[in-house]
Amino acid sequence: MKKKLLIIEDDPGLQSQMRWCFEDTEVHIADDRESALSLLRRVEPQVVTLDLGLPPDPGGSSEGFALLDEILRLAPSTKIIVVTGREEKENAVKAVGNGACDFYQKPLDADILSFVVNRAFRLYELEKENIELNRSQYSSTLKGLIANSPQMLKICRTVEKIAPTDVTTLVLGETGTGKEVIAKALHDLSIRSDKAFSAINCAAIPENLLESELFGYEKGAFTGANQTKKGKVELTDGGTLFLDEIGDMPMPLQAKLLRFLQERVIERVGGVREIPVDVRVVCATHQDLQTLIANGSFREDLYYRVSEITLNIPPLKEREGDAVLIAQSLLHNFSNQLDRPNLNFSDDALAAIREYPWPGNVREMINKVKRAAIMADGKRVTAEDLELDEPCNTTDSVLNLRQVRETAEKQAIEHALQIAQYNMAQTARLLGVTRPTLYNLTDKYKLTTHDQNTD
Ligand SMILES: Nc1ncnc2c1ncn2[C@@H]1O[C@H](COP(=O)(O)OP(=O)(O)OP(=O)(O)O)[C@@H](O)[C@H]1O
Repeated sequence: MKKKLLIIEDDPGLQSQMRWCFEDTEVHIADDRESALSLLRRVEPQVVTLDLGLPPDPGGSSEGFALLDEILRLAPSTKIIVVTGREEKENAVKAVGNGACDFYQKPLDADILSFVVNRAFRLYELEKENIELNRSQYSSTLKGLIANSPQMLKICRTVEKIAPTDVTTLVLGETGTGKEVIAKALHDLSIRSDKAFSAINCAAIPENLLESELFGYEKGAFTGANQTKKGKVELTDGGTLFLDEIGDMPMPLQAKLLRFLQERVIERVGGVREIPVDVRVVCATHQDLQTLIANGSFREDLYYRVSEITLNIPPLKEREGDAVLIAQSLLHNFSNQLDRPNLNFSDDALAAIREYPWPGNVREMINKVKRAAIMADGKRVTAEDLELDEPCNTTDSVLNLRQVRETAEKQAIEHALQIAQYNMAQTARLLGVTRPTLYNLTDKYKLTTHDQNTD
């Protein structure tokens, strides 16, 4: 680390005396607030010495204190040493109370000053190391994936091993467990990382459009096909294709996917030409493919093709210690995004996070923590802000069975909407009702059918 020191001092004599105290350090000098702030922004010094008596108040300390606040606001990790006159002990103590790391009293003694400044450089370095250490605790080695549980660390190791190969990988896990994050990590750690990564959700695209979305179409293939269009597979040539919700792929298309995986060629809809494509395929589903195979809605031969390696991502509630770790990291990010620095969970919030079953896994946690970060009064996020209450089962406070039934129904729909990210078809499937029934129910309970967090 190149040591950079900013000396804020309006006395030219002291400026040059101080400069000579720091031979192995890059020294910058400012004599008022404006020049100090411009150097702070440009040079980003780790340590600043600040004379409290600056113009336009050289005999007082108001300008020095204002500058102290401003530096800490702009660059909170900077170590500031206030320089005061012999009679200004009170100001020195006040400045440390306001966030300065140390103080130094004139007259100047080169040895003591360099000792104090070097100690501030060391402190800066230690704090930085500490932050790095905390950050590395948050991380698995995979980008975008926070994990420290043995279960997830084992998955990370497997991902690192299989990423450089081209094996077709099946990622299994409940909704919101991070299957797409894993697929992206497989891509990022492979030699394909500089090529495209495309994700396609087989459940979200109507059956009749999925084939042309995947394989493209030739001009004139169907009404409205005014020009030839490449599909996702072709556009991903050289890269990685992530097929999410593979269990929802219609049977006729499963046959085409199988052919592609076996022969590595595609045919556009309405085309006659075979086009070779080099794509690594990663599939995912939250469904039990064995059950789908048993009831005839998923091809067994395709299952074996897509599952050369299978990764089972455990639900969040089964990962030891990860819920709190992820929640803390999310809160840290949201508090920065929302410009509400230093938000922390209260003890009851941490206990609630540990206890809650997280049916919507990390996706649900993102919504809850974001909401809580917005709602929290002051710096503490409480259990109440998180709204993690489980449905209340007591009968003391309910009117009748109809009311119990309706409350449970409403909660189940709200939950399913959140898990399915407000995709109505997926929500209906989760709840085992038809789409019209779901719309009737959301009307009945006046439930919003879109994600308010993304408004
Ligand atoms: N371990 C984790 N650390 C941090 N963020 C995570 C982690 N796991 C998942 N996420 C985040 O949670 C959200 C949901 O993850 P992702 O889309 O990968 O889940 P999924 O299992 O593919 O969900 P679905 O089955 O519903 O498609 C994303 O915003 C993702 O970045």
